[in-house]
Amino acid sequence: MEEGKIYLLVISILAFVAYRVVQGVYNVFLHPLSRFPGPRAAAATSWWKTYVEVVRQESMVHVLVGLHKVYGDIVRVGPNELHFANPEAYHDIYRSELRWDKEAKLYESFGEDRSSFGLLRYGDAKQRKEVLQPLFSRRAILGMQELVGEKVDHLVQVLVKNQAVGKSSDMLFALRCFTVDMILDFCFAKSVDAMDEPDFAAPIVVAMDNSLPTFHMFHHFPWFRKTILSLPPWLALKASPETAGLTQLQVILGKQVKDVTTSPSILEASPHPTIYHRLLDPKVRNSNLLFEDGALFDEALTMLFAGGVTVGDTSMTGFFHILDQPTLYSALRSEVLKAWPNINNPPTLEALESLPLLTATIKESLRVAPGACSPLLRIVPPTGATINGTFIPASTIVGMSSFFVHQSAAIFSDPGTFNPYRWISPDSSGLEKWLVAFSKGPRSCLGMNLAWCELYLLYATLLRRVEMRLDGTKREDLEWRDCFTPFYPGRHLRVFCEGVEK
Ligand code: HEM
Repeated sequence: MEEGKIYLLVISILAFVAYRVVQGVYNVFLHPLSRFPGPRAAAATSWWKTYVEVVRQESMVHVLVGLHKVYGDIVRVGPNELHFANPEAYHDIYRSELRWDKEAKLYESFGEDRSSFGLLRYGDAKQRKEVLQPLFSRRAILGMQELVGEKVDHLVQVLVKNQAVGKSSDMLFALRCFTVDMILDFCFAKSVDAMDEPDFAAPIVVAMDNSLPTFHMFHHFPWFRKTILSLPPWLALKASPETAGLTQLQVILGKQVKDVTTSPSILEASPHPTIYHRLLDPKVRNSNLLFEDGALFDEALTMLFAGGVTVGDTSMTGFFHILDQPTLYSALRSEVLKAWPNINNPPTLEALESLPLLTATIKESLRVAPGACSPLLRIVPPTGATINGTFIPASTIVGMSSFFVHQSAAIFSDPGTFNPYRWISPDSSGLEKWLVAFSKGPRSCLGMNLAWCELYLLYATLLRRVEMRLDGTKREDLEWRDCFTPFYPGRHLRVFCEGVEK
């Protein structure tokens, strides 16, 4: 290289470094958020988060717990970002009358920009959710009980088959296989029969699990995400083996979408309405400008993660704690047996909903399971906002992880203990407000009714039709890392499942 060019290059690099230093100094001392406490490095640059999540591979929710202990209820976790710890703040951010946008960098990392979950603006998401809402209404879900029941029965058959050859079952993957089969049926009236794969290691479930830690790379390096997602699968697999999970998922799901869009007659044969009936309805498509190419795929991917991982993880957490407490397990089995005396005649969802201990146990599972554990980031509107009694300037990125509400000792005494009875004790009124697993406000969970239905039928059936015993799983095995939803790097929950005859 010529001397002049080298000189120019050095000057450019120095100018860039100087610019970054000046920007960092501005961020720390002069930025509108400079009065909020937090680590200096986080105030100076957004690379602090990248360092924590990508280089150190730490779990941000757990890091936030430590930071709030040091800095108090409001912590500055980025040049323009605040995290809150006081449970009251949750309702200040996720209130139903607020119309705040989702934060672009976080939500674009999922590669689901054109889905009900990924659309950033309230108005766009509302339009999409209105299309899908009829399928998720309480009435629609009551009509889906039979389908959910069939899937749960199938799960029981496989669990018992494993036991017949002396094997325990991997319940994390078993329950995710159940929800994946359920969601794909609900979307496409078609199943990949994940539950029938040996050891529940269905390619789609393994791919989803492998793709969870990839989330941080996609979040912090958008150019990397764009490159990988634009490559043909064979090249993406070669170029980035660590994101192979997501590439495989794209292929599997892409095939499902292609099958149903090229042969919509698949849907005609469906015994129940599906998400694709709604999305492919010409009336809906013609009146809805948001249906660009790719929206169908994005929506399917959303349903798979939003509906598959969450229900699976919640029930896995719940069953670990139930089996870890023999007295609770036996009380639950007695309650379900009373409501379900004839094994061949299962009760309806409505009947199960009236069982106090079962209901309390599902609530406690939703509280204790990490769920969508990351702070759900929102942008403060131009008027600014008051959160936790403090004025927050316009355009600030704000968020709060549900973990801080669910683990608050001021609300839930002894929060680290799985105790369903807290939901039915005389002083439990008022606790409901603090169950925020499905979030609150206009961007709260679309699939909540379906999730409750799946959880009721799953819990009741496993309690009634199976006798379960832990295969050596310890509490430490359930340690998780915040990858928006939890990633479980340890040994999965394993359970022996003996079939009950009558
Ligand atoms: C225990 C199970 C579930 C939990 C804990 C859960 C939790 C959540 C949470 C916290 C959000 C808000 C995310 C955000 O603000 O970015 C959300 C949104 C969403 N959930 Fe769920 N969910 C569950 C089950 C389901 C199911 C079964 C489906 C559908 C198949 C579903 C579909 C959605 C969709 C489409 C959104 C996006 C809504 C929006 O952005 O406006 N979820 N869920």
